[in-house]
Parts: sequence; structure tokens; C-alpha cells
Amino acid sequence: MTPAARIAAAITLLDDWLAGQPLEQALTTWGRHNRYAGSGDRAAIRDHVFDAVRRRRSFAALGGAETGRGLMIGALRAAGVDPVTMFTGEGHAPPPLSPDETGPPRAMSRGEALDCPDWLLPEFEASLGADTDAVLRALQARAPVFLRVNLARIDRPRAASALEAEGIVTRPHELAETALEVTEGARRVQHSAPFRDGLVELQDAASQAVVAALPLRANDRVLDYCAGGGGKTLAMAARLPLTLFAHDADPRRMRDLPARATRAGVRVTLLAPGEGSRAAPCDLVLLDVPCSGSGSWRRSPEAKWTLTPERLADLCRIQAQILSEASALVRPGGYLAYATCSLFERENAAQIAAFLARQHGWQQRHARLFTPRDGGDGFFVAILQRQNTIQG
Ligand SMILES: C[S@@+](CC[C@H](N)C(=O)[O-])C[C@H]1O[C@@H](n2cnc3c(N)ncnc32)[C@H](O)[C@@H]1O
Repeated sequence: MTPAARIAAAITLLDDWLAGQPLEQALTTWGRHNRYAGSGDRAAIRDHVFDAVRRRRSFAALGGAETGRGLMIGALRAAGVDPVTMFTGEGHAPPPLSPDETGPPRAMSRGEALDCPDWLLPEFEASLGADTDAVLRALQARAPVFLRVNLARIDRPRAASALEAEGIVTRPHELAETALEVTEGARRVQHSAPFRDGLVELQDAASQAVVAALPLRANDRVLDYCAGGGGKTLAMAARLPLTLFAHDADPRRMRDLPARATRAGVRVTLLAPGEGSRAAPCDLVLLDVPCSGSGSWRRSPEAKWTLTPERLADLCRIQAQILSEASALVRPGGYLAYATCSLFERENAAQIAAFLARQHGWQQRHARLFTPRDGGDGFFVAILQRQNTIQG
């Protein structure tokens, strides 16, 4: 496909998305109906579409309309390319620009320039203060691809060499001693021997830093209460030998966990929903709670536009409930670790402050907010310790 034909395909997909079709579904359907497109074409079209969803407001302002066509005209202008060179109408290129589409772009509001829904600007400001604009700008870019080196099996330099032998170039990242950032060959990772053999896993660098911050000791009894696909379960297992339990309210989310654990050479006991108490009393319970995901909107840009005030309030209620129910599973003297991939204060520090105010006998030992300016996704982690003498 020519570069212009790829843009025409991205326009169709963006129109489907704007009409309400989920992005992944639109991409799969398009792929099925356009089998002539090679893997390079599909990857390039996917990149166009994800960039446009991430930068929906600024591209629409630059392109003059919130349509697939307007977004792609805006994308070209943002990249310093005159859209006239691609919108030629020749072959499979999109039709030439109309007079309306060639006028000078209008001034943008702050929310448009930062690609942020207006209702969320105060939420970001209350959470990030003077860093708001810089963090929102960081969220406009593509997320880097990070790998976690399984230090139980191999050290970071040797993992980097094994990957390089397969054309995957990486560099160490300072967020965690397990982290490698892929700078070339990211699409080869899942077919590579180091990945197949469990020497490396795909995992965001801040997510790795969260696991590195957990106060774990050898042979601890640990429950990953919101385990999902088990990214953090496996990262904990790679740190040191543990008795590990994984639980999730939706067991389908843990479907891939047994195979991933086998590949990594670790044992994890899966618990049915509501049976978290079978792991108690725990030395550490990790609560990687459901959240707005605002820290990972580079990776999942659709979520930025679908979050509503009602959904955010619901998530906060669920987080508070999980904190209350799962804290009971920690032994006296043990730890509760609370994590989100959100940048919002009310899902993070405020949620912990409210827990400490209503539940006596806990002390905060550590808290840190990572933002995309640190390189990885936005993440929050707080570590609370249960007092040995339980009061109230
Ligand atoms: C952020 S994801 C977990 C990601 C996972 N820990 C990882 O690192 O790959 C949050 C998970 O919490 C689960 N969840 C939602 N409500 C829950 C609840 N009340 N109790 C336990 N898990 C819950 C969701 O099904 C989802 O899998």
C-alpha cells in the first residue's frame, strides 16, 4: 500500500470508531476484509489510528473537523507535512482537499491543545498542580515498549544480548533494575526465544518499579487480590521465592496466568472469586485495583474519551470497598500494598487517606506517584503496615 492509501484506510477506521465501534474490533474487521494488506501496512495503519485517537482534539482542530478525514489532515499538519501531498485522489489516496479544508487552522483551547476532555482538566490540576501541562503533553506521545528481565533466570546484560541476537535492540531503563526499553524490533519480541523461554516478559517500567517497592521477604505468603493477567504476580515471583495466591473478581481475567507462570517456572495458586480468605493470614496483600487508567492512556487512548464522571465515582467506590475487604486478610505486622495506574489524587493519595481515617491500626510506610514524565506509565503505589496490636 502507498503511504496515501494507508491514510485512506486510517480515515475509514477512524470513522468507524467515531460512529461507536470499539477500536480493536474496527481494526480486526478491517484486516479481515482487506487481506491484501501486509503486516507492515497493518502496523502503519494501526499507528496512524492510535495516534489520532490519542490526539483526537488537537488533530480535529488542526484538520478542521472531528471526522476520520479531519483527524488525518490534522495529523499530517501536526507532523509538518502538507496534506495536499497525500490527499491527491490518485489511486487509493483520499480525495483532494476542499477549499474549506485548506484555510488556516483556528486557535485551540487549552483542553484541545493538550488533548484532554474539558471536564478532566480540573481533575488533573487538583492532582498534578504545576506539572499538569507537561504530563498531559507526555500522554500525547506513543508509549515505549518495556520488557521485564526475569532475574531469577538471567541478568539484564545477558538478556539484552540474547534479544539483540534476534534483532531486538534494548537499553536499560532507570525506573527498575529489571527494566529494558525496546528501541528497535519491538514487533519481534513475542516470537523471540528469550520471550518464549520466560527470560523476559512485556511489562511497563513503572509497573516493574511498583513491584520493586514491595516489602517482600523470602517465603512470604502473598495474595495478589486483583491479579488480572498476572503481570505483577509473576514480577513478584521473579524477585524471590514466595507462596503466591492470585485472585480476581472476574476469573476470566486470570485465564492466561497458568501458562505464563509455567513459562516463568513459578507456582501460583489461583483462588475463585470471593475466596481470597483462603490465602489468609498474608504477609502481603497486593491490591492492583481497577481504576480510570489515566496513567496508561498513551497505551489505551480510547479510555480517555469514554471515562465519565459517574464511572470515575463508581471506580472510587469500588477501590474503597476492595481496600476494606482485603485489608482483613493481612496478618498483624504484615503489609497492604495499594496500586493504581491512575494519575488522579482521588484514586490515589486521597483514597489511602480515607482508608487510614476509617480503619485504625494501619500506618503508611511508603507512597509514590510515577508519571509518564518518568518514562513509564503513570502509576501510584502506597504501602501500609498493619500494627501488631490490632485496635478498633
Ligand atoms: C488493574 S487490573 C489488574 C492488572 C494486573 N494486576 C496486572 O498487573 O496485570 C484490575 C483487576 O481488578 C479486578 N477487579 C475488579 N473488581 C474487583 C474486586 N472487587 N475484587 C477483586 N478484583 C477485582 C478486575 O477484574 C481486573 O482484572
